[in-house]
Amino acid sequence: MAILEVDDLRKEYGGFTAVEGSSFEIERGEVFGVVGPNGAGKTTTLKMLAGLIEPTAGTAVVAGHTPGEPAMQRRLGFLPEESPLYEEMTAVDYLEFFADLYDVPTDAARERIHDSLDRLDLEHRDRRIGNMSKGMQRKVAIARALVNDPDVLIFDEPASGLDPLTTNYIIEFTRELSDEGKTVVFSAHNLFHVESICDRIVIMNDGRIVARGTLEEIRDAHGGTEYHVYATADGSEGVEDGHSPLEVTRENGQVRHVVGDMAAVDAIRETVEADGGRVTDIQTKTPSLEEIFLEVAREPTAEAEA
Ligand SMILES: Nc1ncnc2c1ncn2[C@@H]1O[C@H](COP(=O)(O)OP(=O)(O)OP(=O)(O)O)[C@@H](O)[C@H]1O
Repeated sequence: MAILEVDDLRKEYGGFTAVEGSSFEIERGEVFGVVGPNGAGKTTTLKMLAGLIEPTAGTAVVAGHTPGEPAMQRRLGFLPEESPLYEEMTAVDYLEFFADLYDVPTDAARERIHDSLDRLDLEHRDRRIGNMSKGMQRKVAIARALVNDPDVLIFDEPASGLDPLTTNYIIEFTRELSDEGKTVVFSAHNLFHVESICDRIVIMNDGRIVARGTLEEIRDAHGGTEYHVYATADGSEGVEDGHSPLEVTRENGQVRHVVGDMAAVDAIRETVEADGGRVTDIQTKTPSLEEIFLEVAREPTAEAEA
């Protein structure tokens, strides 16, 4: 059952439309990525889900509640893109203060806070937050999003601008939270991380969703997998109907046939062999999320146009 349902969500700032009719559902325990270039509407979408800003139109239901309702806030952990922290406090004092705001009993709060900080590998927890590095501060902000033991986590750019080691740590930790049954919605610029941990994604551009689904579904919808068949002879002549290569080029004395499915690979092999040639190599080419992203960000899909 979907734990988060978004229907035709829209946000206008004055006359400017930042998010235009977004609809999607997120299942319990999923890691759901919201991807898009600067200004696509990711933060606006996440803030509407977290109840921090009101939609102009449309609805969102998170864990059975409208965003902003106190009953939903208890089940939600939100990590803003830039989280102001109280610089004079130590990490532990700061997190205890937030746990208290959520009415978490003191002993449970202490245990949860130390558990989160252990798992995030945060050292020097008695140091003033203002004296911590950017990565340490981000870990404190993540621990803050967890003080109320929420079911749904909304993380806006959790690892943006951090060094690769800290980034990996945070991304791995995010995956672990989902393995424990928490639902995670997160936005990111680093598509490699989205690719490595998200179950499903939406790609946004100019306030609209331009692609959606699992990475495999998005690949299929945007070019899909291609096979490059290398052979000693050109097999495109006389190939069965419907199996003509998308492209034929010559490379280092070999003929490269680009085809879109395995049936076409077999058809090319047959014509090459019928001609006395042979297939020397077959390579599978799957576009990375980065390549798809660049394509859909340049050219809105039929979904967006519809
Ligand atoms: N309070 C606001 N008032 C007016 N326009 C806004 C406001 N907040 C955001 N916008 C505009 O709405 C659009 C979407 O912004 P948003 O922050 O949601 O994008 P984003 O995808 O999160 O971008 P980034 O990756 O740069 O954080 C942008 O053009 C932005 O300038």
